[in-house]
Amino acid sequence: MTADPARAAQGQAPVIELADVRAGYRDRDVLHGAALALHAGTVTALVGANGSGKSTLLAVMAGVLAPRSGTVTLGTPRRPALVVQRSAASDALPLTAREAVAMGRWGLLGPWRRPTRRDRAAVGECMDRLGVADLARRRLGELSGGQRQRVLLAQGLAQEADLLLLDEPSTGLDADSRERIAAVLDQERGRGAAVVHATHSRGEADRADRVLVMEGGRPVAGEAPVKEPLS
Ligand SMILES: Nc1ncnc2c1ncn2[C@@H]1O[C@H](COP(=O)(O)OP(=O)(O)OP(=O)(O)O)[C@@H](O)[C@H]1O
Repeated sequence: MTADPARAAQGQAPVIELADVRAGYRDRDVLHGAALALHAGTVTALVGANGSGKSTLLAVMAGVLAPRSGTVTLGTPRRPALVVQRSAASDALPLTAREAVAMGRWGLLGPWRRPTRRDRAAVGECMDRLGVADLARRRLGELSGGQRQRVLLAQGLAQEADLLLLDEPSTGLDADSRERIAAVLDQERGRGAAVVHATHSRGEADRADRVLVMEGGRPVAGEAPVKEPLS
């Protein structure tokens, strides 16, 4: 079990806990007895080789891939927000960037399902935070890969989830965008979210509170992060 001992000692219930999870695709398991506990106000970097199961673990945490055995316990009534790596499906959606971000609010809309002023303000704010406000009226399919990725991240932020799951959010982005995303992760931690991001970057892993490495189908505690600014 890779629980955070400091938080556990404070008696804080985890935002999510996995115990002995087995999951995979068709006749093949990818996760073999995966266990973890994540707490509010923390950033966890998930690292590991290509194909080691990072995206699969995120999918199980998000509830989009059912475990074959074991348990996933959410400590919050809010659905987790999952931002996947850029997909062909999202590229083909006939939406503007603003409409795509506004979709992030759907789970929070009241009984009339109509966005309020607060919903509209939140959408604008999330677009500002990812530096995509000027793309609001552009069609998603017309955007560059990096622009689209930031729009989908803004959609994830708009959900105001207690658990934010990001699959390689910075991959393929320029230095300014990567720095912007690092700042967003810090802000999300600051508002009390549990954030997990899969990454292949040592610098990004070093900025996290905790590093989990996928090994043998399980997340195991990684090297203690070095608290230094990115060079
Ligand atoms: N939809 C799917 N159907 C069948 N097999 C899949 C599917 N998605 C992933 N896999 C397989 O599951 C294994 C784990 O893949 P996963 O995408 O979780 O790895 P990852 O650590 O996220 O890799 P990367 O660093 O390349 O993104 C791989 O062997 C992959 O081929």
